[in-house]
Amino acid sequence: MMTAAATVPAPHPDGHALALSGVVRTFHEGDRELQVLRGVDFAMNPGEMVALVAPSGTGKSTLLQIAGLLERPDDGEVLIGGLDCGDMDDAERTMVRRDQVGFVYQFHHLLPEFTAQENIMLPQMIAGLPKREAAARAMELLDYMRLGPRARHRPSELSGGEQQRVAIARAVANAPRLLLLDEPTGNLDPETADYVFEALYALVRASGVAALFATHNMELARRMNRCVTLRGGLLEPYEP
Ligand SMILES: Nc1ncnc2c1ncn2[C@@H]1O[C@H](COP(=O)(O)OP(=O)(O)OP(=O)(O)O)[C@@H](O)[C@H]1O
Repeated sequence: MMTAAATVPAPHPDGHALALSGVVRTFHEGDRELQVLRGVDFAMNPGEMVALVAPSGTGKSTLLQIAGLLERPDDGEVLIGGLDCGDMDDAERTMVRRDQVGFVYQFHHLLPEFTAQENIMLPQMIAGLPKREAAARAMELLDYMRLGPRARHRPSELSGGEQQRVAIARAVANAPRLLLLDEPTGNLDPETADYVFEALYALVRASGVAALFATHNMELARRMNRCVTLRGGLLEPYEP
């Protein structure tokens, strides 16, 4: 069996994993204007895990969507691994997102008809990796997440914590620079949340991926490298 360190992506030591500068996002509803982000500046180093803690409705999901290239800001810059994504067309943004960004949500969104291993293989095969290599990497990640014996189980045959660990393994399968997590433990009991967090944290440390983790769980926020909050449309340091 491989060692844990051999099973995760190589670190990306060069520059910021994510850099946002002057990011603005305004929503319009009728003649009402809601300026959710008013010029967000933020940078993350490889291997950093940052808690994003802010009240509901302050713009956490909007920020994660923009950082993950799912939405465009109205103004400002988004750089991933030093690549300026602002002038890219949609096809280029999709490629950067596929190769450089992993997402984990509160509900895992695993494909129900596929096994745990197949769910982790899929993004790799979409990125062009041969099936055999994708299968091997999926098994390595499952072993790393202590889920080797569950490889052939479908999501419905896994516990909530196991499903989230598969979702994390899937999100890092293509060795992204940036991992965006939107309340990934929000649906789990405290003990399971803790266990999933520990597995994730070990993976972040070993792989050098930068992880931005939106959560309401102060206990977990305190264990991350640093914590930020959204106030008045700006990102600020926060002491949890
Ligand atoms: N597409 C949209 N059109 C109009 N308003 C939107 C849109 N998306 C988000 N908003 C509004 O922007 C604000 C921020 O939403 P967002 O989902 O980013 O908040 P959040 O901090 O992630 O909240 P939660 O913790 O509840 O998920 C909210 O007031 C929301 O209603």
